Order: sequence, then structure tokens, then C-alpha cells
Amino acid sequence: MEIKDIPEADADRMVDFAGIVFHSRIEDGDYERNSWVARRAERIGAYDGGTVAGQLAALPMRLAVPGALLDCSAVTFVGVLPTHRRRGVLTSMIERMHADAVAAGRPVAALWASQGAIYGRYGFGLATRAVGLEIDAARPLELRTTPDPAPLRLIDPASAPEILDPIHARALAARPGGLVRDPEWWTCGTLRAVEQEAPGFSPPRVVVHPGGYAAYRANEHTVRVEDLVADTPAVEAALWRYLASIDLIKVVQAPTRPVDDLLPFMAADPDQVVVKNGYGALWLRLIDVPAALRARSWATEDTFVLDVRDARLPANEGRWRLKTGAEPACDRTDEAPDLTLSAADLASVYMGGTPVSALARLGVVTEHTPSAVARLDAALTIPLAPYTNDDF
Ligand SMILES: CC(=O)SCCNC(=O)CCNC(=O)[C@H](O)C(C)(C)COP(=O)(O)OP(=O)(O)OC[C@H]1O[C@@H](n2cnc3c(N)ncnc32)[C@H](O)[C@@H]1OP(=O)(O)O
Repeated sequence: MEIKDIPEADADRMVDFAGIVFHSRIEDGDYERNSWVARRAERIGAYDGGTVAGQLAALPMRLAVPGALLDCSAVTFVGVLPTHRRRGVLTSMIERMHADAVAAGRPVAALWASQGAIYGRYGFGLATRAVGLEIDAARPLELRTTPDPAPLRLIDPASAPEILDPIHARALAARPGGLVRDPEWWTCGTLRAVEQEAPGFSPPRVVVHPGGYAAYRANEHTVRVEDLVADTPAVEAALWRYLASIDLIKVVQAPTRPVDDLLPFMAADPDQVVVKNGYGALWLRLIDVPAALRARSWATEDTFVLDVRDARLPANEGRWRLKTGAEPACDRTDEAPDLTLSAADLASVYMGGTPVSALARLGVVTEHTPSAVARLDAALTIPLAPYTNDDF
């Protein structure tokens, strides 16, 4: 098996290949979108002679982490032919992706996993989670927060990048976990014409407030919210009120919302907003542990010696003296460790979405110095839970 680049001319073949491994029929509009993803990615192939037996795409993106935007390999389109599975093909492609990310100086990689059991072995940890919300819109939505009265306007999605991006940038600064979106990402990704998961729904509609926006699709009785961000709870209230009051609509579905979304608390009748499900969203890989730890902002001034286990990227392996606070530092040390943890678990806690204390209680993070777990949790604390709503 030879691991090498897939040429751009074969980008469409990657879409066909994805159809085979995911057992799906990719419809017209979605085909174009997938082809666009394959073309803008770094394309890694596992070749068995002239046949592609495995593929992996890595999109060069920027990921919002607490207090910073980090270069990130956003990994997608991963698949191995059913004829070649469980022979180490995926492992070889991940090794190549890791090497590419190191060479490009990207401190992190991220992905959405088709199955949660796959990526932990490669040093990925589940870093953001999401919930699905549903509003009963057959009756008026009463809210405990007074909606901001500024007027809302529907805009042409073509003008969305210019109008929405500054609002989205503010949201990324307030809440980590999302990707920086360029104009193409807005139009071909976020506001794509066809959404395979919502057959029969309208093209995207975009409603804008000076301090927020909502992008949604609708059919004759349902609004499906695809993206909603707001500077303040009052703007959030204005957007939810609008969505729930559209004529003929009986239900508002929001399949991907932050785990600490205010809406369930904001509804005057809590039974009117149902939390449908919770699920794992973004898996994060700290490609360069010290660079990632230096880059994020920290809630407390403290010092830790972390003993990091990373068999896949040995440059991360060993003891790191981490100084948190206004001027973070992270350097090699021989001092005795306060905590021992895997690179995957460090990735899980890195954006503040998983408590170190939970992992310590599971027995997978070892505390050598009493209170080190509680202190690290305090240093990692962020005001809003991390949230990823970028589909790739
Ligand atoms: C970011 C994304 O794109 S997610 C999409 C992932 N793709 C899919 O789910 C499509 C369908 N599945 C596939 O294409 C393949 O089965 C893959 C990509 C999941 C795995 O590829 P393979 O080449 O078979 O994996 P590989 O042989 O390198 O496996 C390495 C290890 O992972 C384990 N593993 C692989 N797939 C799975 C799985 N689905 N569940 C649990 N363990 C798995 C293997 O058992 C092996 O473990 P070991 O090292 O202890 O022996």
C-alpha cells in the first residue's frame, strides 16, 4: 500500500468513493458541495497498485480555541474500501495527516467522527458536544428575557458572508469550538443550497439583527435552524421569537445547539422547549501540545507539571511545565508530575468542554499532587461551553 497525494483531477472520484464507504447516494446539489470540499482539501490516498483503497481529506482551517484562533487540519472524507478494511490503511493515512500538520506548523487537527470508537487511538479526544432543541411553535413562545426590539430583516444568502461574518467572528471570540469561515465556506458550506439531511426543506433563509442572525430552512410546518448566534441574550430572544412565530409553522427544530444554550431556561413554559438529544461533536487532536497550551487563554495564574502520554506523536510525550495565566508558558521539564494524562484526554479538556475532574474520577487521569485536578479545571474554565456548528 502506498500513501500519496490524490491529484486534484481525481477530486470527484473522492466523492464517488465516499458514496461507496458511507453507503449513500449523493444527490446533485450535494455532489457539487462534496466536490468543492475535496478540491479545497489536502487529499491523501492509500493506493493498492492503481486502485485507491483509502482516502482522507484535510482542510486547512482556523479553529477558535479560548482566546485564540489556531491553524487546524479539519479532517474529513475518511474511508477505506470494504475489501481493504482492518489492515492498517486508516492508521497509515492518519500518520501521514499528522506529519503534514506538523510540517505545516498546525498545532491542532479536528474532525467529526462517524463512529466514536475510531479516533481515540490516534490521540483525538471529544472536545465539544451538542444538543438538539425543539420548540412547540403551535402556540406563542413566551420568553423570560425581553427580546431586543431592533428590527429584523431577511437578506439574500448571497450577501451573507459580508453581513454575517463580523457577527460570527464575535461569536467565535465569546465561545470557542467553531471554525473561521471564508466567503466560500459561507456560501458552499454553511448556507449551501441543498442539505442532504433535510430533504424537502427550502433553500437557506437568513434573518439578521444588528447583533445576531439565524439561518434556517423551512417546509410547510417546520423550521429547521441551522445556525443562530447573538451578541446578547436579548438578541437571542428576538431571533427565537421570530422563528417560532412564522406563519403556518408548528415546530422549530434546532439540531445542533450548544450544551448550555439559554433557550430551555428562557422559555416561560419550560415544557415548550424540549432538549431532544445530546451527542459528541468535534474531536480534537493536539498535534503540538506545548504550542496549543501556550496559545489558549487561561482563567487562573498557576503552574502544573503534566506528564503527557502520546505514542503516535512522540514529540508530545513526556513532562511539560505549564504556566497558566496572562503570560502562558509550556516547556520541557524533569520535575515530578502533578498529573498524568493521555494526549487524547488533554485534547478533550483543552477547550473547557470536559472537566478534568470527570476524567480523574474515571481513573484515566492520574492526580499525583492533591488538588492539581481542581486547579487545572479552574485554569481551563471558560464562560460559555465550546460549540461546533461547522459541518465538514
Ligand atoms: C472524519 C471522518 O471522515 S469519519 C468517517 C470514517 N469512515 C467511515 O466510517 C466509513 C466506513 N468505514 C471505513 O471506511 C473504515 O472501516 C475505517 C476508515 C473506519 C477504518 O479503516 P481501516 O483501514 O479498517 O482501519 P485500520 O485497519 O487502520 O484500523 C486501525 C485500528 O482501528 C480499529 N478500528 C477501525 N475501525 C473501527 C471502528 N469502526 N470501530 C472500532 N474500531 C475500529 C481497528 O480494529 C484497528 O485496531 P487495532 O489497531 O487495535 O488493531
